[in-house]
Formats: sequence, structure tokens, C-alpha cells
Amino acid sequence: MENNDKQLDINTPTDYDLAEVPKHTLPTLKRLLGLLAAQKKSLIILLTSVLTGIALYSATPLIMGVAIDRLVNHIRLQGITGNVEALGSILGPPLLILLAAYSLSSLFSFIQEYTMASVGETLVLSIRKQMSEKINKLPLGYYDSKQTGELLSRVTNDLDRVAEVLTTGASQFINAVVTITLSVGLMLLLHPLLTILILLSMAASLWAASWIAGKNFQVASENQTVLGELNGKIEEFYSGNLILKSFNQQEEAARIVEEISQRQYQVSKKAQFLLYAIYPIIRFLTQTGFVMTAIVGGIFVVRGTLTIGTVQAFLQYVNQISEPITQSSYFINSLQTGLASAERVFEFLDEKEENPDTTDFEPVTAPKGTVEFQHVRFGYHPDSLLMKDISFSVNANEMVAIVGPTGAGKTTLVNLLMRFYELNGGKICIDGVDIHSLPKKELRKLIGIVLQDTWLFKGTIAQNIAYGRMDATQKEIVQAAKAARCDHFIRTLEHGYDTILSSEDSSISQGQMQLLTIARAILADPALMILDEATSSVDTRTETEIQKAMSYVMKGKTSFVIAHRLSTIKSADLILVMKDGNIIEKGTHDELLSGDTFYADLYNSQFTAPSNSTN
Ligand SMILES: Nc1ncnc2c1ncn2[C@@H]1O[C@H](COP(=O)(O)OP(=O)(O)OP(=O)(O)O)[C@@H](O)[C@H]1O
Repeated sequence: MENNDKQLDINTPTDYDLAEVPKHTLPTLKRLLGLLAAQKKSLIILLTSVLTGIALYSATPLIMGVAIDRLVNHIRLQGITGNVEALGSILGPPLLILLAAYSLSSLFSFIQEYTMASVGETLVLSIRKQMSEKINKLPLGYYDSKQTGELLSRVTNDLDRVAEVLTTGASQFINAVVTITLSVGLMLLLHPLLTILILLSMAASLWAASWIAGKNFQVASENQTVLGELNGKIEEFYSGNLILKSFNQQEEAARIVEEISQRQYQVSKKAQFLLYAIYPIIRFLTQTGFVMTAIVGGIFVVRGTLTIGTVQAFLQYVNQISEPITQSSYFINSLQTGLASAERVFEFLDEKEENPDTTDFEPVTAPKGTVEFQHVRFGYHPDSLLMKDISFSVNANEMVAIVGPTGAGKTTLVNLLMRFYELNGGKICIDGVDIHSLPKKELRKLIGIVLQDTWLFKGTIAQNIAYGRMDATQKEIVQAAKAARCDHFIRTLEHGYDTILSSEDSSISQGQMQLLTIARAILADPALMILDEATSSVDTRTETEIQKAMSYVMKGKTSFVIAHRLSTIKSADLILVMKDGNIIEKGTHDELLSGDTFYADLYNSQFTAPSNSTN
């Protein structure tokens, strides 16, 4: 199984290629907004609650200003009288209005937070759904060239960042923009000159924010890329832990993880600094604006061109917009982190998919199981063909053995029959039907597969056996297990068929796992079977059990056996001898042994050399 060779690639990691770091924020932002636009109803509620809530909040300094001016006028006309009742009639009405405005504004703010969280999470849910569907649509070749951890990093870390920016950041940002717009509008009405002073300090803040944001996008992209690399390596070392230990590579693995972690630490430190550096800068600029307003406002009051209430309202507005300016600057900055992640997510969603399945097809209702390879050409990379012209035919219920040295193309041949990869030429027919005219789901229903690399998912033994036929009854599951000769060992387990297994389970042996997958194939009962013989990693007794179970599963079916021990395939109806991607000989065991063949050499070598495998 060459596909797994990349699993233990213990090389010193190369520096990640900065050319891979995404650089286009605008199209990503547009695409994200396009996805958001699908939630029109929620967006309208959001916008209405933001506008109403902030309009009410922005009116509060004015109301306060009115209250103060009423008080100042009262004092000016009547002097300080100590009459508290009069104070109630002066300050009561504006303060009641103020209380109502604050309460309603808080209520709308509550609605806004709730709607924003729902909009953000709904969007993330829809992207996650698209990503999960995408995983099933990508050709196998995509996974050959990618590390699982790197992929996981996109589905988890990157998507989480997008969610974070959308749910917390966007809400604050919308708030900030509306608050600033309304407050500035009101300030302009109150005193244009003073407002211009404030606007100048705002412009300086925005300039500083966009400068830092530009830097941050690049660093955030680098950060996510290195994080993906780190996840990839950790996943690789974790899944290859056993081999790593047997080759004493722990120290080397630790060194590699340390090296990438160091790079991640450096980039992440820079990213974090840039993300938060915005706060002190913006705060300084807005506070300078506040002090300037106080000084200039004071001068106007002394000259009699402004009332104290208006200056108070003004200062309150400056205060009111200073936090939103800081927040929106921070948001613009953290948006870069979100966009860098969104771009990695979109990059994954845009990967080329498998050719779509045909919907117009003749279902194979009663499959007989004849198979024909006609001038098949195939290469994992189209410019270097592995198979140049493969042709053979198999009658129904025949057993075909595929033999040959390692890397000869045995696995590739069955991968093509399963349509895991697309051909570069020729065709493969089952019962005379070109498999490319069938949807993959239909095709794979016809074929059962038992590999050496058994795959069990987290679930009970019974569920694992029923994987190929979810509607199977317990009785059928037990029957299949009996036929696969694993019922006995299952019953010796404390929880029997209800024992929970997982893909990485080491509580049952490799041979037992393979017997379970044979039971799975027996239960599914397809017309064709592909079997990868057990290697010498299982003991002789288990191996005999596996052989017997495999013979059972092949009965009355066309079967392809990737054979490692030539002694087990003597009875095969057809033996295909492969070398360098091509079939160099074919025939029965006796036919092939009678001549001066490569097969004869292989066969004889197995009985003279200590190794008893074809590869
Ligand atoms: N996913 C892949 N991408 C690129 N090349 C591949 C891939 N899988 C296999 N190959 C190459 O194709 C050739 C045939 O590999 P294949 O796995 O079919 O051989 P095999 O006969 O099954 O070997 P083994 O007995 O060792 O499993 C090898 O040269 C291998 O390097």
C-alpha cells in the first residue's frame, strides 16, 4: 500500500513557502459577505436593532446637556436656593427620558448580540457542512499529497478563527460604525469647528489602524500556515508512533516538532503583538482629541459662544466614540486574521473535485461478476504512466490472483477497479457495463474489499461488522462473524458484540481486526470481492483462520486476491503476474510453472529463500 508511505516522512521540515501565503483580502471579504447575505431576515433584524439601539444611546448626551443647561439656567435666574423640590421639576423629565433611552438601548443591544451570534454561527455551520461535503467529493489523489493534520487545521482552527471574528468582532464593529456615524452627525450639528478637531484625531487613528492591519494580515497568514504544518507533523508522529519508537526516532521527531513550534512561537508572538498593539496607539490618539475638545470648548464657553451643557454633551460624545474607534480599529486588525483563515478555508473549498457522477445509468440489478480490463492506461501523474496497456478478462465467480514484486502495481489495479482514481485511457467493464457509466456509489455497492490495513471506526463490534449493511439484524451479524471465524474470539471478550472499538484500538490483534473486516464483507455480500492477503505479521494459526475465512467469502463470487504467499493461490482460475505496472504473464498456476517464467522464479524463490512473500 504505497499510499501510506508518506505517513512517516521524518525529514527536516523545509521552510514554509511564503509564496503560498494568501495575499488577497478583498475577494475573500466579498465572498464571506456574499455568504452572509443569504441570511437576509436575520440581517434586517440585526440592522434595525443596531440603528435603533445606537440612535437612542447617541441621544443620551443631548438629553443630559438639556438637563445641565436647565439646571444652570435655574441657578443663574434664582441663585442657589436649596429648594430640592424645584430641582425635581427641572431635572425630573429629562432624567426620566434618559432612563428610558438607556433601557431601550440596552434591550436593542441584547437583540443585536443574540442575532449576531446566530448569524455568525449559522454561517460557520454552513461552511462546515460545505467542507464536510467537500471531503467526500475530493479525489483520492488530493489526500495523497496532503497531511491529515494540515487538513484538520483548516477544518478546525481556521474555521474557529472565522467564527470568532464574525460572532464577536463583527457585532462590535457594526456597533462602532453606527455609534461613530451618529455621534459625529450630532456633533456636527452642535459645533462644526469642534467636530473637525475630533475628526482629525479620528483620521490619525484610522490611518494607524489600517497600517497595522496591513502588516497583520501577512503575519496572520504565516501563523495559520505554520500552525497547519505543526498539526500535520504532530498527527504524522502520533499515528506513526510505534514505528517511530522502533527506529529510535523519538529525539529526531521531538527536534522537528520543537523546530516548527519555535517558528510558530515567533510568528504567533508577532501576530499577537500586532493584534493588540493597536489598543495603546488608538487610545492615545483619541484621548488627545478629548483633551483638545476640553481646552477649545472651555475657551468657547468663556467667550460665551457655547453653553456648558453643549460642551458637556460634546465631551460625552468624544468619550462615546473613543471606545468604538479603538474597537473598530481592533476589529479591522483582527479581521485580517479572520480573512487569512477564511482564505485557507475557501482554498480548500475550491479544490478540484472528482468528476460528478452520471445520473443517467442502467443499474446492475443482478450482478454476475464478469470483469474486463480493456487497454487500460493509468498514471498517478498523467505525464508519467504506470500502466500502459492492461487487458484481461475474468468470468463470473472466478478467482484472480495478482502477484508481483513490491511496487509492481497490484494495489493500483484494484484501486482502478474501485474507481478510486480515473483512467487515462481504455476502460473497465463489469458485466459488460463500463464502470465509468455508473455512479461510484452504485459501483462500490457491487464490490467488497478486505485490506491488510483494517479500518475500524469508534463503535461496537456489531456496528463495525454491520458497516456495509446498516440494516442487518443481530442474527445476521452473528452469522457473518461465525462464517468469518471471529464469533469465538468476540464471545471471549467481556462485552462480546457490544465491545467498543476504535480506529486506533490495540486491544484486539491485527489478525482479529482483519477477521472482523472479513465478517463485514460477508454481511455486505457483494458480487465481487477484493482481498489483500494477510502478511506475516499475524501468527500461523490466525493466518490459517484468515485463509479459511477468505475462502468462504470468495465462494460464489468473482474475487481478486493480492497474493503474498504463492502457495495459497494455486487454485486460482487466473494469475496475473505484474511488474513495473504491467501484466507480464498470465495463466493458471500449472500453466505458468510449466515454462521459464518470472512466476516460476518467484514461486521457486519462495520455497528456497527464507522470505515467503512476493514482495
Ligand atoms: N498514491 C500514489 N501516488 C503516486 N504514486 C503512487 C501512489 N500509490 C502508488 N504509487 C506508485 O505506483 C507504483 C505501484 O504501486 P502499488 O501500491 O500499486 O504497488 P503494489 O504492487 O501494490 O506494491 P506493494 O506490494 O508493496 O503494496 C509504485 O511505484 C508506487 O510508488
